Amino acid sequence: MARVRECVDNLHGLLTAPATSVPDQVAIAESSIGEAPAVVSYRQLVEQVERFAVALDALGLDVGDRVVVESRTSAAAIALLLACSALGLPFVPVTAEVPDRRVQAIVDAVEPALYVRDAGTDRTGVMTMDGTARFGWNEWEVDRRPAARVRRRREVLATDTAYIVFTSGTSGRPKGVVMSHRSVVTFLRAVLGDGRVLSGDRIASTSPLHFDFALFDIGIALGGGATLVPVQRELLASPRRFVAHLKANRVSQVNGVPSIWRPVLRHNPELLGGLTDLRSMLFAGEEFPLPELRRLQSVVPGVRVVNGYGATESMACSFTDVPNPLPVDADRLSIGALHTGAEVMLIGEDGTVVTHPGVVGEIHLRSPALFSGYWNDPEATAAVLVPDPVDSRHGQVVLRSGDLACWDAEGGLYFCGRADAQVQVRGNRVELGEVEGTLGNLPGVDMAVVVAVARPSGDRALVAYVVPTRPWPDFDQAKAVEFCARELPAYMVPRRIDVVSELPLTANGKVNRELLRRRATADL
Ligand SMILES: Nc1ncnc2c1ncn2[C@@H]1O[C@H](COS(=O)(=O)NC(=O)C[C@H](N)c2ccccc2)[C@@H](O)[C@H]1O
Repeated sequence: MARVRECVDNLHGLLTAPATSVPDQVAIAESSIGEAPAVVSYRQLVEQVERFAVALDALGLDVGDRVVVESRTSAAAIALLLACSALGLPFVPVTAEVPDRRVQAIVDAVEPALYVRDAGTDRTGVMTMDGTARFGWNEWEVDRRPAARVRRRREVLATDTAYIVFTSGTSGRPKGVVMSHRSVVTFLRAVLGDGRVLSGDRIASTSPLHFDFALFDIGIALGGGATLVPVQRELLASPRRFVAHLKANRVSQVNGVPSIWRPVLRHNPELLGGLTDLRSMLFAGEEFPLPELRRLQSVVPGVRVVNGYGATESMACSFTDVPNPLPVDADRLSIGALHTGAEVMLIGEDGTVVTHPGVVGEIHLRSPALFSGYWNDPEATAAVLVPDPVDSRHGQVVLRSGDLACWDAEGGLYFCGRADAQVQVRGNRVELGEVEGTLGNLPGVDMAVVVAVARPSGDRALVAYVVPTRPWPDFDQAKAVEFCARELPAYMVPRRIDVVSELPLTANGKVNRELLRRRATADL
């Protein structure tokens, strides 16, 4: 049976194109800690992709059969993902940081034809019903062949699924975001077309492979003929090694969630001044606490800071330059610079388009890069891929983001929290972000997180956790509560305010609000 033909608009085609024009350019510079960087050129990458494609093809899988790939971000993993794309096999990335229970839920949901593990990982707690294999650079070992199947498809089309990334569904059950080749290629082409990546760039990727931020980094680096520099998680915890890694690889751009900067800003901010090749940093995933961002800008004054906003359901949608330095009186960052080819509308509770500055509405994204839907969950899909609120008759759907925002008079767009982060306290609507903003203004506070805890009475109590700029042994909780009482209506004043040296993070590096909610429930 001949191998399937890969059509245009395939992720594999986009990310290996530089091998034609700059074959000897370094595509990926990976180095295990302390060793010299092992570099892989675009030519070498394409050769490895081809070896994996031949090995995968020999297993007789059909277009659409899922392949779960468990690995850290590495040249071998990227080659395997691209080989999957060339054969129309949707990849489902997981990493060692994802607990067995969750990997099992993902495996049970997608029923992969093949589960491939990085030779370095070892996971015994997950049962898979079909093929299993191990891989590395120039390594391929099939432990159990996938069951034989009929191959029906002849071509991989743009509408076929490129990958499925599982995000933590608020309902607790993980939801599989299904992205087609057409959506992810359209998006990456748009971002690359906006000139965000230069071919000489060396882009550090700090997100785990199960998070689409990592796929974004891979996409813009390889799609842009630049060099990807994966940064493993254990490096992020050690400021000296993190900065040394960036310096040794002459990194020009660092991509990551805000929390990647916390340890170095806390312990060794002066080290960042030595990064003479650093030109820009892009953060995404959640708001960057402004006191921290100001400190970051002060230690790397000439570096461009970009606020990347968006959801896995469209990979992302806006990349807004942060004013450098941030004006003293600025208390929010715009997310309003949409990439070319996308547009947002704010929709009010009455379903009409909100355009008036300062009026909050829910972000609805109009874009050709929207996801196909949640894996095997038409109900959850219908809730977010909704008819165009302006005119549903032409059948276009838009992405209902679940994010609240407002415009300013100059076209700036400002995040105003998650729609589901609004809580009722004693019958009053409270926007948790507003309480966090007020606490963030308390001198000496670096960042604040406020959670709502259900009380036996049925009401809710607000509990705040603040991270001080420096250790604050004599923190006076009563004074902090008084500060809030002067700024906020009584029902918005937290019942408790605890100082913590750091906040718990999710596997994607975002603040783990769910865990804080559980801790607050126990504390109250
Ligand atoms: N810059 C922000 N300010 C404020 N809230 C934010 C922001 N970026 C996300 N978010 C929040 O995170 C949600 C999306 O979460 S997510 O689906 O896990 N995706 C991400 O976090 C990363 C996203 N796919 C991405 C990948 C690569 C580049 C840019 C963006 C958004 O709906 C927002 O609520």
